[in-house]
Amino acid sequence: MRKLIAGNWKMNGTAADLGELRTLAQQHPDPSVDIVICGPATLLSRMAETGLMIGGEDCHPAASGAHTGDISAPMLADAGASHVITGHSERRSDHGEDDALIAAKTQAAWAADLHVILCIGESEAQYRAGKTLDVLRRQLDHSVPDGATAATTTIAYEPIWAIGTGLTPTPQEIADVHSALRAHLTARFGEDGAQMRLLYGGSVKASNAADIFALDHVDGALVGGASLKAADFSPIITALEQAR
Ligand SMILES: O=C[C@H](O)COP(=O)(O)O
Repeated sequence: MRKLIAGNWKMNGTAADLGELRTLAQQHPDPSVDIVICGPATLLSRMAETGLMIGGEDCHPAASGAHTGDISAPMLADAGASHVITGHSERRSDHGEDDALIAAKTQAAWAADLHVILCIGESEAQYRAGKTLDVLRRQLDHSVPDGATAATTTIAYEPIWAIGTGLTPTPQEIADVHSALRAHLTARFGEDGAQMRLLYGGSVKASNAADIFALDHVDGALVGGASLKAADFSPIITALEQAR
């Protein structure tokens, strides 16, 4: 699998920001890694016009129906998306999403031929209590549906306490977690688990990207704040392209 770098614009971006994507597309016309920008539903079809791969930030588990304000996976695909994030910690906390719902959303995304970037991560309290791996294994077991393959699914490890804070785990901690995730996925999914891409997310920026991308079982990143401006995101993409 090619490495993957995904930006997550979260609840940011209007038409005035599309120039950042046009710049990014010009800066990386023939990337050696997969570049995906996950953006607000209001912008997706216009984001897709840049030629970059585009993703939704969430989807409903149903394909259509009476769910005011929600967006389905087929709608994302119709807008030009090839990817979607499920299970982001902000969805889990802001909207009370549990692992069963995330698994249902993931299956809905697969049914619409979207590649899923499924997020897991521990809270600061769980980290401090030494529960990180217990939490992550439980999230993997209950939010990743049976039948996940490397072609349909990417896992993003995002420690909640590292998101938007400027804090990150140490490189050794990231390496240990990713190694444990790889072992757990391989035990369940065999070769697909061994090949499934594992992204790190949480305060990734140009100054720490190369160190993170040098770690075993880190196949890319999910980037929030630093994905909003081409000047910030481009060097992170380049760091992934240059990683061994
Ligand atoms: O989805 C992205 C993550 O929540 C990371 O956000 P951040 O790079 O702003 O810390």
